[in-house]
Amino acid sequence: MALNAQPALWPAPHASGAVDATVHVPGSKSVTNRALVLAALASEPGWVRRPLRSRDTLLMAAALRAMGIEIEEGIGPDGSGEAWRVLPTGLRGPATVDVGNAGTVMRFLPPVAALADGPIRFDGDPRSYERPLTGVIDALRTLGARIDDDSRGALPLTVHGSGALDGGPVEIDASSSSQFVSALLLSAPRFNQGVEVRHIGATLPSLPHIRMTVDMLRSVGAQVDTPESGGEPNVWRVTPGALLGRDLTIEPDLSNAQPFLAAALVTGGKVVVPDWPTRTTQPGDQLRQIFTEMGGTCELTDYGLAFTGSGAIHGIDVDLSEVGELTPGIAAVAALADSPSTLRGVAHLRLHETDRLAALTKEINELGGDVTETADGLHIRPRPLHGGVFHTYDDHRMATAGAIIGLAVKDVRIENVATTAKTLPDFPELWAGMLGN
Ligand SMILES: O=C(O)C1=C[C@@H](OP(=O)(O)O)[C@@H](O)[C@H](O)C1
Ligand SMILES: C=C(OP(=O)(O)O)C(=O)O
Repeated sequence: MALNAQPALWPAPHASGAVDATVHVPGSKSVTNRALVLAALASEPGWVRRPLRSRDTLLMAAALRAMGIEIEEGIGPDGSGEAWRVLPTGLRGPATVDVGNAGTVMRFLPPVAALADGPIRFDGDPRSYERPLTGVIDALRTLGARIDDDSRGALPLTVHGSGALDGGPVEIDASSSSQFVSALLLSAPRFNQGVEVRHIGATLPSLPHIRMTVDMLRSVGAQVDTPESGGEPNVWRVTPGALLGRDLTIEPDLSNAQPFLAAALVTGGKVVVPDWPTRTTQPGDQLRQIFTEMGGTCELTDYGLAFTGSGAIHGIDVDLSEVGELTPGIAAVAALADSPSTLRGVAHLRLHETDRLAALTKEINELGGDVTETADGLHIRPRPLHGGVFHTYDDHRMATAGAIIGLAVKDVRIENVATTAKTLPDFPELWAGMLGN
């Protein structure tokens, strides 16, 4: 087998005892892809240090390169690890962008393409055709862009960039994805009039990810008014202006830390994640509270996060609307708990990499579980589970959820564990290392 190749059915390691490990978790997908977009839109070169190198981030880098941006991959001048130097130039077409199944690429880049000179064609995996994009497409048209999308409001599509975009006020319904809001805000400093985005939908998921966008925009010199900074509810304003080239170090991906923390919880062991930030907008930081409620304890120091399981796993009743991407891992732990769980506020997960609510229900139940879908989440009643094949539906977080269950249940085999390459290519090796294998 080639280096890093994994068998079609990966035998999820069963834990023979309590884990005790330090796991260096690679960089955040969400922060890396925002950093790349902002560096590409800046008026001077910048550095992205310790970037995540995974399918989603390499697709983002390739797309920006296709539009004329230079990204030099190498080691930082101080020898502190991998660092990418981003040299912004005039954005131009014609170009083709492969979005894969990356929400950040398919949503964040059409506004960038509207600023390019020439047509930019967007295409991706079959699932990308089904993921919602209308919020971005309709908004860009309102703001002055020309887009051909065969009237489907989805991929594939072509943005006919004219080198500039008017910008201004726009209403969108971002109830199916916070990434619509983030997408418009990220490019807005380069719109002639900036932007005023007004969300008019009933709900808005993943608010920490919007805060991450605002925080990172401000860190490169953008002026952003938000509901939290005294503005109107559900309204974000970005003033036009040049963006600075910065030297940014990417935090570890706290959502990808989830399976490792879960391992401590499930086995009654201890996992240390170095460099866990003491202040962050990453939604994964909420794991400290959620997994504590489910039976663990954590200690956050300057070195990182130490998370310890007690041996007991408790069910939880929780609204996950802010942290939807944590749902598969929480569902996996909940299936092994000593009491039922209700996970709420995550109807939009039906439109993620796969329909995550259906996939989790089916796969956990096929191992003997008792999970039912609700209108906006899952009811999970723990049952004794048995081995079997855990299908992943090309969803990285399904694969890591299956691995969590496999720690406690013998003979779980994960179909296509290689799909973890979307955000965590070394998952099988990191998992084996954590278990001392
Ligand atoms: O902006 C981002 O980086 C993300 C926002 C969220 O998307 P949704 O709001 O579509 O859930 C999250 O689930 C996704 O993994 C990453
Ligand atoms: C929903 C996710 O990804 P995407 O950025 O493709 O939306 C995720 O990583 O859980």
